[in-house]
Amino acid sequence: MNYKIAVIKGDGIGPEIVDEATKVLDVIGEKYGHTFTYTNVLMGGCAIDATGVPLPDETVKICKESDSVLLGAVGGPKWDTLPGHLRPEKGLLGIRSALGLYANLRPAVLYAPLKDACMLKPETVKGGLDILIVRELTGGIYFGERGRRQGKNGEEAYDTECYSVPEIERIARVAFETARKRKKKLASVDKANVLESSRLWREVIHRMAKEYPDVECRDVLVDNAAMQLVRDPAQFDVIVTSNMFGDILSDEASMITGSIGMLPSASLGEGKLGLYEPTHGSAPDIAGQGKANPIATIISAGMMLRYAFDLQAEADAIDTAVLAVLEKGLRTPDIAGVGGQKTLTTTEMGDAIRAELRA
Ligand SMILES: NC(=O)c1ccc[n+]([C@@H]2O[C@H](COP(=O)([O-])OP(=O)(O)OC[C@H]3O[C@@H](n4cnc5c(N)ncnc54)[C@H](O)[C@@H]3O)[C@@H](O)[C@H]2O)c1
Ligand SMILES: CC(C)[C@H](C(=O)O)[C@@H](O)C(=O)O
Ligand SMILES: [Mg+2]
Repeated sequence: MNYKIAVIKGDGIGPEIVDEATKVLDVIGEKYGHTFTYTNVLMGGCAIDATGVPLPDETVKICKESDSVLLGAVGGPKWDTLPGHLRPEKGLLGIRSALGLYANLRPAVLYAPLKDACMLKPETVKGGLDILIVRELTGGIYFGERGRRQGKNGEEAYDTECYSVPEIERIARVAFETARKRKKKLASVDKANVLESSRLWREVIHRMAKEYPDVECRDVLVDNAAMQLVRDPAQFDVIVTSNMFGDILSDEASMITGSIGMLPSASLGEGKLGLYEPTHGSAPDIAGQGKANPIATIISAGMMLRYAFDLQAEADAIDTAVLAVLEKGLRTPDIAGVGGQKTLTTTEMGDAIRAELRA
């Protein structure tokens, strides 16, 4: 079968890590008899440089005509002083919104061989860790009313957090359904002691919990959740939360896995079309040096096979190959831990994973 994939390499380390992921997909294609056809499209800083805007219409059109979208990362210091509506990040928010991708699944899994790279004490993670953050992705403060105005103390700026009942219901449904297929444990993270939008969030979650009596659902305030994630992360299975809280908690959760370079994500909507991207950014500090860990992007491509194309054996093969490489002690610098062991470059790590797949 032929699958059409729109590829957004983006900025910084984006092109380096995406190339490793598409080469992994090609090996899967050879091995299992599929063809993956890639169409490179522009978004982010590279799109601004080439076209003047962070998300050209052509990019949205090609993404919509594709079976799936693979993204590296966008942004960098070169574009940091542009006005908000022209920043690379605006392109990312725009594509998520244009494709209706309201559910962002961010799994934080601690691979057993990486226990040493995890920042937590060994006894805290001795049973392993497998958390799924379900982040609302097209609402909240990221998309609320914003602006600047003259206040009584001169210039002021504001951003607004706003959630409607249907927006909360649809992300809650994804979370409850996902929890049902896992350990049936859901933590809904909010700030209902302060924010009205969180109080509505909580009301909707409680109402929907009645439809899922088999799922144990509890509320956790976001400040406590941030603390509990490092104190005792194993208490969590599925976490559902708003756009901004999910952004912050997923970066925090990544350190449990050893590095942000290990955390994949899938952004999904009502249809089959989704966007698959690592959780991390364009890492300008290491761009072009062969130091980036491509694993988050490679596992994101695996999530694409699983969710978009229903290719379960092929997705399992990627997960198994990544685990095998880690078991052999192969490491990019971010997961090397202390001790000065020899590390692999971005391409060498991709090569090692592809060699496992071919073995
Ligand atoms: N999805 C995205 O496109 C996305 C996500 C987050 C940040 N950003 C953008 O990326 C730019 C840089 O942001 P930042 O520095 O705050 O976050 P970042 O995630 O890019 O980097 C944070 C730190 O993690 C390291 N890191 C990130 N990915 C890595 C990888 N694969 N392998 C090894 N190390 C890795 C970086 O070297 C850096 O030290 C900003 O412009 C930001 O807006 C984009
Ligand atoms: C770059 C930025 C817009 C983005 C977000 O906040 O959603 C990133 O941090 C992420 O986690 O995907
Ligand atoms: Mg983020």
